[in-house]
Amino acid sequence: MATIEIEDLQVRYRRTVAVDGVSMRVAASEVVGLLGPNGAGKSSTIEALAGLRAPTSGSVRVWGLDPVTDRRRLRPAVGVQLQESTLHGSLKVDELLTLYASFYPDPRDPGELVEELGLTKVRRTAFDDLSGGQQQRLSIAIALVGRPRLVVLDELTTGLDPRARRRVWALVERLRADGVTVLLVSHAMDEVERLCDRVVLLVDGRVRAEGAVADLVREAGLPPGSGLEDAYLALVGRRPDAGEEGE
Ligand SMILES: Nc1ncnc2c1ncn2[C@@H]1O[C@H](COP(=O)(O)OP(=O)(O)OP(=O)(O)O)[C@@H](O)[C@H]1O
Repeated sequence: MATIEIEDLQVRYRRTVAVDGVSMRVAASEVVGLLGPNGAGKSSTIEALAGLRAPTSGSVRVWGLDPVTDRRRLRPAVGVQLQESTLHGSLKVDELLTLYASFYPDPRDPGELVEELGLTKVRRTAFDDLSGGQQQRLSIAIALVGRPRLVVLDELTTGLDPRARRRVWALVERLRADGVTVLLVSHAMDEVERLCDRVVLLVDGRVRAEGAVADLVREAGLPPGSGLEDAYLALVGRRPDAGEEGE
């Protein structure tokens, strides 16, 4: 059974169809990148996957379970890092991680995660007093503290400094080595090329292309050996040297 199975998913807001018939599968232990321009429907897709948003139509299954109705059963095995975190602002880094660790039967040592994410200096700082990048790293630590078998990461390293990015990449590489399934939303093509086995590219709420980087390069009509960024730009309909509206 696939870890994630999404069939003809539609997510509609009042005026917008954010996800318009997306189907995709992620097998156990795969690391898959979900890419696409701003507004393509990536966050809406992973919110449905995390059980935070009911699909307008279509179905989402994680290990065969419905993320909305089976959320309590899935929760111990799924770690989610979302773009906007709703963490309790007055709690300190240590306190928050210890609190989240207490929700799981076999959590990771919070102190170890603090170290791995380079948060040692701010471990006694309240969430609200952290920098954006530190908050981001803490939200990754929280997604991992329960030893999830599936990890969903939204804009993993956006806003992180180069050293922090490397630390987070090392963490994802360790997850891969441990056979954890990872779905990763990212705008950083170097990161996706480095970490992901496969890519799903969304444009306007639909799957525009999917496969390994070489598959996307071929589909984009580029010479073999071209990079993901060139393939991405060709597939989303922009030429690398073309300006974008408003730029
Ligand atoms: N809560 C909401 N209410 C209404 N419209 C929404 C809401 N969330 C997202 N949208 C709209 O749905 C579309 C898809 O948004 P979504 O956040 O899923 O895209 P995304 O691919 O994650 O974008 P980004 O790369 O900018 O994070 C956009 O047009 C957005 O304006």
